[in-house]
Amino acid sequence: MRTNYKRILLKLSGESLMGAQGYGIDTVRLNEYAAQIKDVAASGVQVAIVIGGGNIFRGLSGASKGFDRVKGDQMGMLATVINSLALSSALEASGQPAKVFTAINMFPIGEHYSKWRAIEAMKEGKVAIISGGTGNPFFTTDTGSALRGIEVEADVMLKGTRVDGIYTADPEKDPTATKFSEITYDEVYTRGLKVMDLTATALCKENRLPIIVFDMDTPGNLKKVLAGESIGTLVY
Ligand SMILES: Nc1ncnc2c1ncn2[C@@H]1O[C@H](COP(=O)(O)OP(=O)(O)OP(=O)(O)O)[C@@H](O)[C@H]1O
Ligand SMILES: O=c1ccn([C@@H]2O[C@H](COP(=O)(O)O)[C@@H](O)[C@H]2O)c(=O)[nH]1
Repeated sequence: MRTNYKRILLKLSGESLMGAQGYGIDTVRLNEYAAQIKDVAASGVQVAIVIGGGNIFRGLSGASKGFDRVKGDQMGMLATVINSLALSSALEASGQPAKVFTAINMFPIGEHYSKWRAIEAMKEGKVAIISGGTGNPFFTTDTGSALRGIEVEADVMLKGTRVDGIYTADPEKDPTATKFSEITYDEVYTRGLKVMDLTATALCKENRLPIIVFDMDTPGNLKKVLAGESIGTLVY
């Protein structure tokens, strides 16, 4: 595969991991993601991954049910660690080495995250799965992805999700919404588009990290994005 990207930060949706089950981790979806990731890693692209936790717990929805928000967010961050362990297990089982890093020290579940150790792992041919979001409450894994993508000096942040790009409105709610093939960071903000949180978009803008939003649930799409096919939406 020919690609202009040497190192990528792939953000995976926790919610997509539950597949058709409605909760938790669907092993069919998990193994399908692992196969796509192994395929691009085998072509020499260095891969760092951040996974969401929406298939297990979100602090905001916990708070709406009476949980303390900070404890709820900590539960959400732990959910991302669970998803990361599951993905590393699927990757290793497929023959692709992977290493889990945690934003908060919880050795031996993972290695305490450091930029240099994550880069070292990728240079050794391992997929670096960076879990626990930013390690702080009141953030999301989109912001965690932007942060880690900038830290590990990725060429691009790929938001692999269940929609095939950014639309004029949420395509899951508005069937008349139309898709952008590209859009500026500022336009995402001024149009109030909710595909990812504004802190993440602002961080990417300030640090000139391009974002591509694409449908990760269709097998082969990760490879297509890396090959330069415009199947998603580029934010620049
Ligand atoms: N303008 C928009 N264009 C595209 N998608 C949008 C838009 N507004 C809202 N969305 C929604 O954003 C969602 C992004 O999904 P995704 O599951 O990646 O979010 P997430 O909150 O990061 O997930 P998780 O927390 O589970 O990782 C899509 O499911 C889509 O319905
Ligand atoms: O930096 C972070 C990242 C995440 N959280 C909490 O985890 C859940 C799950 O993450 P998603 O991005 O929603 O998938 C999130 O709702 C927060 O509660 C966090 O506190 N800090």
